[in-house]
Amino acid sequence: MEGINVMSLRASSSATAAATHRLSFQQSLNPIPQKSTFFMRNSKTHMPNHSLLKQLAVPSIKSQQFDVKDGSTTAPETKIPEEDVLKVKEWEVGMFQDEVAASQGIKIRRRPPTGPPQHYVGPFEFRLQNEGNTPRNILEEIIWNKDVEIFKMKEKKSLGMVRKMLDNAPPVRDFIGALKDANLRTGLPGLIAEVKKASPSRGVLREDFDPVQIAKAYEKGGAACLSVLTDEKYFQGSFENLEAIRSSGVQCPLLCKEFIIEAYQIYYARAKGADAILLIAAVLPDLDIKYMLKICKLLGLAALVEVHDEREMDRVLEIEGIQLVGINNRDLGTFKVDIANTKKLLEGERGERIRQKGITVVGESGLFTPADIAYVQEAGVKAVLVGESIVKQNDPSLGITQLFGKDISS
Ligand SMILES: O=C(O)c1ccccc1NCC(=O)[C@H](O)[C@H](O)COP(=O)(O)O
Repeated sequence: MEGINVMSLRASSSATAAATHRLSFQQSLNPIPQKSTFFMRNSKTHMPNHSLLKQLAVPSIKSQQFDVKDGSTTAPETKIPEEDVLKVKEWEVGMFQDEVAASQGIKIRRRPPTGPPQHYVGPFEFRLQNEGNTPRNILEEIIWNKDVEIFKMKEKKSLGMVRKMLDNAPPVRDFIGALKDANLRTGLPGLIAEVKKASPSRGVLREDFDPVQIAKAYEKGGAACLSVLTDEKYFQGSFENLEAIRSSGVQCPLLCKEFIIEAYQIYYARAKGADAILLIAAVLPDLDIKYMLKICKLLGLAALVEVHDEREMDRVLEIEGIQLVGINNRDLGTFKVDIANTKKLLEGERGERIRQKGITVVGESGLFTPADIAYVQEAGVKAVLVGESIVKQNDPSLGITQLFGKDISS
């Protein structure tokens, strides 16, 4: 068996991760047994070789600390068989990320969807659907798919290429400033109007979906900012929609509504004309949020940091530099929407800290009537993010007037 150098693999870890994906993601979704030496058991013990995995993982993790020059490391070389290197990667990515996340109460697992092997036939192991490789909820499913999607995006355009695209990106617009201005002008929460064709909870919201036409109608109706879904698989959105709206003459600052798990996506969003991005606390550990906030600052982007519950809000309030926090009223496990969630998270000491820090709070999801808007405004929000109730209207501009109970366009 030809050996592979672990140190050089560290320098191109996404390639290894992708190889792992290709081998095991498909197998995990497909209950048909696969013949593969990748899952061969230790021939003496007839057990999966976990101790070997752990031994091998140590130098691999340590190698992250060595200098990387021009894509190659200067660390001493260790030859490890190819099949073991892939196993190490699977173990390392899965265990490390999920343990850090779990310690912060994050239930979304970021590991590639492989799960433990279940069945042994002769010398082979093969994967059937099990707790480890089945997403626990829709958000987890979206994130697992996003991982694969990002790998494919990078195959087409490297980070270096995307960073070059930034030279031609349109100038950044002030997303938070636009929300504050609208709030001062109307005395109502500034509106982030969502350009969304479909969603996992509601299916297709609008068959005759023309993103630019809808964006123009939102702007005419008084939206301060727009949120553009770019996820294709679950929301039927696209980066083309974002780009088209940006170059259509619409002046509202744009939020790229994407499930961000890698810095690459932030650069990509900016290159396609985004002025703000979404960071979901249910998915991202604190260190990732801090790191991504730095990238946003570098690129001049606003970050909408989204929380669903008290624990996520408390985590976010410990992070310096957050200016915009979204409270999502949709439970992504059950899809149940309850706007009382916004009130609950803004009550008491938390609300006080948010005010002291000067954070602008956005109420998200399930807002349909002037009474809903009044309710979340009373709770303390200065902005709202609204999709379904306005995108479904024949005239989305009129939809905004109906939502607020008055014309907010001037
Ligand atoms: O809406 C969903 O089904 C959904 C599922 C999984 C992750 C996110 C999801 N929604 C994203 C949103 O947060 C909403 O699009 C946004 O808050 C607007 O909500 P609404 O006004 O209720 O359309």
